[in-house]
Order: sequence, then structure tokens, then C-alpha cells
Amino acid sequence: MNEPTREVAPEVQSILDAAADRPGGDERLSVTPRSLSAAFTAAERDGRVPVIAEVKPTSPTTDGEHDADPVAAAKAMVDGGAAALSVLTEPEHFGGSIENLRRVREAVDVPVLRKDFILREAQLDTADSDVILLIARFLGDDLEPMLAAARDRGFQVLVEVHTKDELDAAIDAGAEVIGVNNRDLAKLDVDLATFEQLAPDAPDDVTLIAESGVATVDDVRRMREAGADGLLIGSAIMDGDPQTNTERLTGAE
Ligand SMILES: O=C(O)c1ccccc1NCC(=O)[C@H](O)[C@H](O)COP(=O)(O)O
Repeated sequence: MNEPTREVAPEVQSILDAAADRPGGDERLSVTPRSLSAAFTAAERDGRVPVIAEVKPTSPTTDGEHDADPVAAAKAMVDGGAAALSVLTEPEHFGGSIENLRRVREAVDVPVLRKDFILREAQLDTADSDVILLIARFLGDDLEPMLAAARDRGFQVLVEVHTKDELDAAIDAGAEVIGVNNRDLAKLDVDLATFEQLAPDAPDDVTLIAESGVATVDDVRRMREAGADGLLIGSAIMDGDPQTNTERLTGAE
């Protein structure tokens, strides 16, 4: 496993250690994905902010655990206007599972992102999804070959970055969808200025997603004004009623 290029919080190191031990799939997958760009275009046409709503049972920064059925939460998010969904499959620290991903993807017709800490190629073969997350910080020089390997299987790929260097690496690797994570995985704190600082350096032809820390209508507007084509929102939707929360945030413009 590529060691992170900088210190990370103990919780994140624990996540990485668990990810490194997780097995890969037995057979190479081939997926036919639901188009993320088409879902974003449809949302814009309907006057909705393109939001990827995240089914996130818990996390290192979540107080307690959401016990709602993931499929019920997912349907509520879609009913609330989510353009796409993100489903955590990381079990030890986020309460996620591949079964949750399978059930949610079967239950909805919007694109579903697999949110996990994928560290090697064989791990691409453990679950079907429409979009898969690759985190630049943890893949280092493996990012470009992993991006190619994911695309070869048919996945659309969301490459996650947090710094200018990671953004440059994602662009150099050929990423077409880039998520700027406002959460610093070294300290776990969140700063929306992260997206504002990096967005101007992203090419116009890249789909740019603001991830983490978006909680209010004003936050949504702030990220959209800074150039976000879409937003990935978890806690602010999971805390309370997912449909009402999603309606509020997708209707922010
Ligand atoms: O959310 C966490 O506590 C967390 C801790 C350590 C590594 C990653 C973490 N989150 C993964 C994510 O990127 C978020 O789940 C996602 O961007 C949504 O963030 P939010 O809307 O702030 O819940």
C-alpha cells in the first residue's frame, strides 16, 4: 500500500490499515453504469442543485450511528431530489457494506457511487457500482493505473483530492470527475475554503464536486458560486429526515 504522503489522523490510519487487509474480488467485473453527467444535467434542467447524497451510517466524526435502513434512506434522498447517491461500503469505521450498496443500487434508478478506501486493483472487483471513488492521497503513483483499471471495467471514476498537488496529480492521471474534499484527513477538520482555493485550478472540462462540510443552503450557494458542478453531502442529509434535508439542499438556488 502506498503510504500517505503526509501524516493522517489516527482514525484515518486505522481505516487505511483495515482497507489494506480487505480482500479483492475473484473475477474481473464489467459494469454498465448509469451516467453521472446525465443525472447532473437532468437535475440542472429541473432546477435542482446536483447533489450526491450519501448513505453514511456512521463515521469517525459522527456522534452515534444512524439505524435507518439504508434502502429507506436512499429512497428518501432520491424522493428529495438527489441526482445521485453515495453508499459507504467501508464496514469497520463507517458501518457500510457491499450488501448495502447492492440493495440500494437495486432499489433506485439514479447513479450510485461506491464510497470506500480502494487501495489495489483487485478491490475494484468486489462490488458493482456506477461510480467508484479513488482517493489521490492514498494511491500516489498508483492513481493513474488504478484510474485506467477502473475505467477498463466500465466504472465512472470520482478522484478525490484535498491539495493542489493532489489536484494536479488527478488532472495528469486523466480524471474527468474530481471531488475536492473539504475535510482534511490529517486533522479531520472541515474548511469550505479548501474547495474555493482549489476550484480555479481545475480545467473547465472537468466535473468538479465539492465534498464534505456542506450543511446549509448558504453552504450550497457558496460552493456553487465557487464553481461546484455538484456537491457530495452526507451528515447534513443523514441527520434527521433525509428527504426533507435533501429537498432543502437541492433547492438551494
Ligand atoms: O466523515 C468522516 O468522519 C470521515 C472521517 C475520516 C475519513 C473520511 C471521512 N468521511 C468521508 C467523506 O468524505 C464524507 O463521508 C463525505 O464527503 C460526506 O461528508 P459530510 O457531508 O461532511 O458528512
